[in-house]
Amino acid sequence: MAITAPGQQLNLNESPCWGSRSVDCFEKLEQIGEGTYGQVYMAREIKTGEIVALKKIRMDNEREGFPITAIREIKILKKLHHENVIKLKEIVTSPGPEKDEQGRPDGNKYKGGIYMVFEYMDHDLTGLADRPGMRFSVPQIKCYMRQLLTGLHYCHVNQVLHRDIKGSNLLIDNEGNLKLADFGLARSFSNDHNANLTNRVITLWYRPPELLLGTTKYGPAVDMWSVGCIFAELLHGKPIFPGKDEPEQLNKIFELCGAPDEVNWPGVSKIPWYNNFKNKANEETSKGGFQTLMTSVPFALLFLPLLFSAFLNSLFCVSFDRHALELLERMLTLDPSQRISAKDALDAEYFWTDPLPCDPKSLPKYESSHEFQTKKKRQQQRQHDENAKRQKLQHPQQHGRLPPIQQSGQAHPQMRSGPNPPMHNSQPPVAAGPSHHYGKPRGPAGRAPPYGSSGMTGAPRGGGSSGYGVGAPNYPQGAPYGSSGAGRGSNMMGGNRNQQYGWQQ
Ligand SMILES: Nc1ncnc2c1ncn2[C@@H]1O[C@H](COP(=O)(O)OP(=O)(O)OP(=O)(O)O)[C@@H](O)[C@H]1O
Repeated sequence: MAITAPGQQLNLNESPCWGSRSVDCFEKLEQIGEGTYGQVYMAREIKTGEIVALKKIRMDNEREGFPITAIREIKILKKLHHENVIKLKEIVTSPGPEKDEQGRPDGNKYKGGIYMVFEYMDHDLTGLADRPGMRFSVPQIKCYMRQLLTGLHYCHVNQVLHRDIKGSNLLIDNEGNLKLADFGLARSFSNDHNANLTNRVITLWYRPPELLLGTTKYGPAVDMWSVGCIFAELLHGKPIFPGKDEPEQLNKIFELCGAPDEVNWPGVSKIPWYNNFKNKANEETSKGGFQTLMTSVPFALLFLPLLFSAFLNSLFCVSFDRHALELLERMLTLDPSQRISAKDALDAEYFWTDPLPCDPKSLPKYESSHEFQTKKKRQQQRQHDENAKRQKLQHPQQHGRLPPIQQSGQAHPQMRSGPNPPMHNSQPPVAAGPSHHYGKPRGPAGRAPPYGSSGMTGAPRGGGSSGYGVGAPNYPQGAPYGSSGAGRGSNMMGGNRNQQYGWQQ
C-alpha cells in the first residue's frame, strides 16, 4: 500500500456529510465481492431501508497511510456523474476495531475502517454471464455494449482513463442498466499524452499491445482495447486472449491481429520492449518452432478481416454479423492511434442496424450474480466433488452399491441424473481469474432459452455451478493476471495493487 503522496490527501470534509456517518448506519447483509481493497458487502441502510454496496478500504498497514488507489477512486468518482458510471454515495467510517462475520477481531491492525458506499447493483457482467445456461441475445449484447461505450465516452471526455475494464468491473442492475465500476486504477490524463504513466495496469487478458510492449505514454485507446476484448468475449462466449504471462499474451494478440511493424503501426519500433520481442520472435522463428505472425505481417494485414471472421465463424459455426466484425476489428487495432474511439464506436453501423439494441428495461430480471459468488459456488462444487471422489476411493464397495443419487450428493439436483453429470459440472472449476461465459451457444440450438433460466425463477440460489460448458477453456489458475502482478494479479500474488501502482503514475 502506498503512502499518500503530497497533494493527494483526501479531504473527507469536502462535503458536509462525507465521512461523518458511521458504518453502523448500515446493516451488512452478505458479502458480494472480494477485491484488492478488501471486501464488498450488500448492506441495508437502517433508517431508510435502502440497499447499498459497502466497499471496505483495506488498511492492512497503518504505517503506510490511506491507500492511494482509494484516494484516486474517491476523487475521480466524486467528479463523475453519469448513468453509466457507478455512483459513490458517501464515505462512512467505523471508529473502533472491527469484527469479522464470526465476531473475531478482523486482523486489521488499523483501529477503524473506512467504507465507500455505492448504489447497489445486482450483477457484474462476469457473474451474470456465468449463470448456468446463460445466453445473451444480439439486442442484449448491443444494449450492454452501447451502455459501456457511453459510460466510457463520458469518462474520456472528462479526461479519465479507467485502466481496468473487464467483466467483473461492469455492474448491471435488474433494470438492465450497465455501469462502469472500480476506478481504483483510474487516473486523469491530459490530451497531449506527454506524461509518463505506468504500463502495469489493466488485467492481463484485457491489456492492449502498447502496454505489453512497455509504452508509458498512452491515452483512452488503452480502454478501447479492453472494450474490444469484452465485445469479442460477448460474441464468442469466452475470453479471446487468455494469456498466462505477458509474452504469451502478446503472442495470442499477434496470432489473431497480426504482428506490428512500422507499416501497420508507425512508431512501434520505438516502444521500449518491441525489439526484445522481435528478437525473441526471430530467434524462435529461426529455430523453426515459433508460431507467430511476426514474419507474416503483410499477410495478416491484408487478411485481417478474414482472420477475424474465420476465427469467430470457426468457433460459432455461423456467419457473423458483418457490422459486429467491422466494429470489433476497429477496437482490436494494434496501433492505438488508429483504434476506434468510444465516440466513433457509438456511431458504428452495428448499433444502428437491425436487430437494434434493446431497451434495458425490457431485459429479463435475474437473481443477483456477482463473480465472487459464482466463483465461490464453483469452489464449493469442486470441494464437494473431491470429497465424493475421496470417499469413493476409501470405500469403493460401499459406494459401488449406492444408487447414483446418493453418490452425487443431495445438494445439486442436476447431478442426480446418473454417473455422467451434465457438462458444466464436469468442467474443472476455475479457482481464479475471469471465469466468463458470455452467451456462447452451447449444444444444440434451442436447448436453452435466449436468456437462460428466465427471470427470477432461474437456478436456485446457492445451487449449480458455473456456466462452463462445452468448449470451456482450461485456463491456468490465476492466468488472467499473468506473472507481472498487474491489475488484479496483485490479489493472486498475495499483495495488493497499491504496492505495485501506488507510487506510480
Ligand atoms: N456497487 C456495487 N454493487 C454491487 N456489487 C458490487 C458493487 N461494487 C462492487 N461490487 C462487487 O464487488 C466486486 C469487487 O469490487 P471492486 O472491483 O470495486 O473491488 P476491488 O477491491 O477494486 O477489486 P479488485 O481486486 O478487482 O480491484 C465486483 O466485481 C462486484 O461483483
